[in-house]
Amino acid sequence: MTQHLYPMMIDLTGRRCLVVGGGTVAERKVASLLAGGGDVVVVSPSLTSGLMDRFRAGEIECRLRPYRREDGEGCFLVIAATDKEAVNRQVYEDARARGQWINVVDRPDLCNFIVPSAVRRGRLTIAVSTAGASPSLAKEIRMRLETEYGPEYEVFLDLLVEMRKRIQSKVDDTRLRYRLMGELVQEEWIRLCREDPERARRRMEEWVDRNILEEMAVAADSAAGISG
Ligand SMILES: C[C@@]1(CC(=O)O)c2cc3[nH]c(cc4nc(cc5[nH]c(cc(n2)[C@H]1CCC(=O)O)[C@@](C)(CC(=O)O)[C@@H]5CCC(=O)O)C(CC(=O)O)=C4CCC(=O)O)c(CCC(=O)O)c3CC(=O)O
Ligand SMILES: NC(=O)C1=CN([C@@H]2O[C@H](COP(=O)(O)OP(=O)(O)OC[C@H]3O[C@@H](n4cnc5c(N)ncnc54)[C@H](O)[C@@H]3O)[C@@H](O)[C@H]2O)C=CC1
Repeated sequence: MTQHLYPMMIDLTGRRCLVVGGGTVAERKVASLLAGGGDVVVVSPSLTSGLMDRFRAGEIECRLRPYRREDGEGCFLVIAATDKEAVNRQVYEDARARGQWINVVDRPDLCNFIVPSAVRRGRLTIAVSTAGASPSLAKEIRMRLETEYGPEYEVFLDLLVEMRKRIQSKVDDTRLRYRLMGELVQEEWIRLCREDPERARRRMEEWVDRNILEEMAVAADSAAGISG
């Protein structure tokens, strides 16, 4: 695995994603594909109970048999997650021939993408990769980040989206818009989101409106100064 990997955030909505194998590793990959919005198809003669639950709940499509070449047709990406080297190799060859994104879970050298360890808090994703050097370290760092970045970040980001719309609709001046958006990113607000989300929304709205008014007053004063 090379060290110069390019981090991308991909929207898998409406994209067919094939996972070959139904073991614990496949189950983990399925979870992250679903979180990314993918339409997941699993091909495997056996499934973990977690995958079986997802199948019964209609979250994934399953073919309860060994892999066949045609399983990959029309897929955006393919993950080979069986415990059989020859099967994984065949899945790789087929995906390469179709020009698909391919991840072979026991062969980093056969992957054209790898899956990072990720903390997800609503719109916030913090992804960690060691370029395959130590998935255990990636996981360890992910768990440390999870304690530091709690559920309040989802609340905070949702509020920032609202405030950003509010500022964009009320302020024409780009510099003022950038300043307000930047100043909203404060530890104080994040703490308030953790303690009292509704209060955080009210106080943020007040803060934004007050700052816009103050800025307009300053602008009016200086305009009067120039003309007078
Ligand atoms: C290259 C990569 C390809 C890919 O799978 O995309 C890959 C490859 C391999 N992993 C192996 C082993 C383990 N993998 C994990 C866990 C995770 N592995 C994940 C990703 C990746 N694993 C990609 C690189 C990511 C990076 O950039 O670092 C994570 C982050 C994401 C996910 O899987 O969704 C997820 C943590 C999720 C989380 O909890 O946060 C654990 C720990 C555990 O299971 O608890 C172990 C055992 C301990 C150890 O080895 O560290 C072996 C094994 C073989 C062997 O020796 O037999 C190979 C093959 C090889 O290296 O040859
Ligand atoms: N990349 C990663 O994150 C990690 C990779 N690994 C490697 O991943 C591989 C899989 O590990 P586990 O999920 O723990 O194995 P597992 O033994 O739990 O699952 C293997 C699955 O492959 C299926 N399978 C076997 N032949 C098949 C075929 N012809 N077509 C379709 N499915 C078939 C089995 O039915 C089973 O569901 C192992 O080679 C392991 O070394 C292990 C840990 C982490």
